[in-house]
Amino acid sequence: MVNFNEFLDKMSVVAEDNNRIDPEYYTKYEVKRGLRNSNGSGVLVGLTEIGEVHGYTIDENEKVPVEGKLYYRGIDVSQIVEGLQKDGRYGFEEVCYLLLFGRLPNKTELQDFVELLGNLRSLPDGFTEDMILKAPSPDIMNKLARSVLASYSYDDNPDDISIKNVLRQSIELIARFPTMVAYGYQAKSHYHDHNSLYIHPPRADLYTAENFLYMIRPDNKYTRLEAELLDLSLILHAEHGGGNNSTFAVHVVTSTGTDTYSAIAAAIGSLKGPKHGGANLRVMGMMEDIKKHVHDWNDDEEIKEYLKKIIKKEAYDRSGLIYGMGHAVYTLSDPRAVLLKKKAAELAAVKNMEDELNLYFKVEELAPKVFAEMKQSSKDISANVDFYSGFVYKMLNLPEPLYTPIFAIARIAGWCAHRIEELVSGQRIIRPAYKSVSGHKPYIPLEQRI
Ligand SMILES: CC(=O)SCCNC(=O)CCNC(=O)[C@H](O)C(C)(C)COP(=O)(O)OP(=O)(O)OC[C@H]1O[C@@H](n2cnc3c(N)ncnc32)[C@H](O)[C@@H]1OP(=O)(O)O
Ligand SMILES: O=C([O-])CC(=O)C(=O)O
Repeated sequence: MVNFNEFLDKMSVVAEDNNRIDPEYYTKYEVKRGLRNSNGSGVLVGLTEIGEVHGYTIDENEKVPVEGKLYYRGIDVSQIVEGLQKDGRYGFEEVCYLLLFGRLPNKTELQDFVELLGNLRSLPDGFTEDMILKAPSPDIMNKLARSVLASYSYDDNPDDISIKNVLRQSIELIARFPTMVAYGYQAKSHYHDHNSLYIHPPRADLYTAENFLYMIRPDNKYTRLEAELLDLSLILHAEHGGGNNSTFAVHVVTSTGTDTYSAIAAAIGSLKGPKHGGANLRVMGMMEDIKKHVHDWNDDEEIKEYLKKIIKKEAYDRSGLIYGMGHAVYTLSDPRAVLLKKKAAELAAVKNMEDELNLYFKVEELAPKVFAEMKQSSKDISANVDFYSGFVYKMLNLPEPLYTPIFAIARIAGWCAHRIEELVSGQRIIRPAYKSVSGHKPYIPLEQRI
C-alpha cells in the first residue's frame, strides 16, 4: 500500500519545483504582483462610495507619505467617534446603517434599526445544536465560516440576489455574527478545552458590544467602559474600502452572481489570514516571544536586535514579518491604531500594565527603523489597526481566540455594503488575466513515460 506520508514527502518537492515561476518573468511581462503598481500604489480595479482609505499622495508617479485618514461614506471616522463620544452613545449600529444605506440615520431611524438588529440576534431553531455544538472547531473563524455557509440551508430564499433579499440576508448576518462567534467560542471552550458550556440566549435590549460581552462571559457581567471600548473597536474595524483582501474577495465572488453566504464565507477565510485580520492574534504571540527573549524591555539595542532576527526569519514564526506593522495603503500612520493606542494607554494605567504597554511603544518606534535598515527600503511602515487591538482586548479579559472573530463581527458591515455596491454598480464578472509561461509540450502516452 502507498504510504501517504512518504508520498507527500516526495511529491511536495515535485509540486514545489513545478510551480516555481522564474521571478524575472514578473518584470519582463510587467505583472502587477499583488495588484500593485511599480510605485507601490494599488492597481485601480473599481470605484466605491463606501469607504476611503487615504495613506499617500502621488507626485510625479512617486508615493508621498501622509498621515492616514479613513472615511465612511465620506465622513471622517475620527469625527464619527468624536461625535459619539460627545453624546456618550454606542455607535456600531449607527455605522452599520451609514455603511449599508449611505447616509446617517435620524433618531427614529436609528432607534428602529437598533431594535431590528436586537430582534434578529437569535439563530434559527436547531442551528446551535446541529450546526455549532455538534461540530465544534478549534478555530472560531473556521466555525464562523461554516456557520455562514450553513445559514444557506436555513434560508427559504437563499439564491435571490435582488437588493431587498440581499439586504435582508445582510442585516440578519450583521445581527447574528456575534451569536455565531459567541456560541462557536463556547463550543470550542467546552469540547476542545474542557471548560463548562455556557449558551446564553442573546438579549434584544442590549447594543451589539454589550450583548457580545454578555454572551461570552459565564456570569454575563461587563462594565460600561468595557462595552464602550469594544463598541469603539467595532466601529474602527467596520470598513476599509474595496481593495482590502477580504472585501475584494466579496467583490470577486459576488461578481459571479452567487449567493450571499458563499461571498461572505470567502471573506471570512481571507480575513483569517495572518497578513490580514489574523495579524491581531500573531501580534500577541510575537509580543509574548519578544517579552520572553528580550531581557531589558528598556534597552533599544536589545529590542532592535530581536526585531532584526524576526525580519531575518530567525525568530518567532519565521515568516520574516513584524506583525501589526506595515500597511498596503497607510504610510506614516493608521488613524485606527492612533485611536486604539490612546485607549490602550488609558486602560493600561488603570490595569497596571504600563510596562507591557511601553514595550509596545518601543516596538512601534523601533520596527520602522529596523525595517528601513534591513530591507534598504524607502517604504514607510507604521503600526496598523492590528498592533494595539489585541492588547486592548487582553486588558478587557477577552480570550485570544476571539480577537480575529471580533474583527469579522465588525467587518461584516463593510462586506455587506460592498456586496450590495457590487450588485448595483459592478455588474461585470471580475476576471483579470494570467499569462501562461509554460510553453507547449506534447502528450506522452503512458507506456512511454519514465
Ligand atoms: C487589517 C489588516 O489587514 S492590517 C495589516 C495586518 N497585517 C500585518 O500586520 C502583517 C505584517 N504586515 C505585512 O505583512 C504587510 O505590511 C502588509 C501585508 C500588511 C502590507 O504589505 P505591503 O505594504 O503590500 O507590502 P508588500 O507586501 O509589498 O511588502 C514589501 C516588502 O516589505 C516587507 N514587509 C512589509 N511589511 C512588513 C513587516 N511588517 N515586517 C517585515 N517585513 C515587512 C515585505 O515582506 C516585502 O519584503 P520583500 O520585498 O523583501 O519581499
Ligand atoms: O486595507 C487593507 O489592506 C487591510 C484592512 O482591511 C485594514 O487595514 O482594515
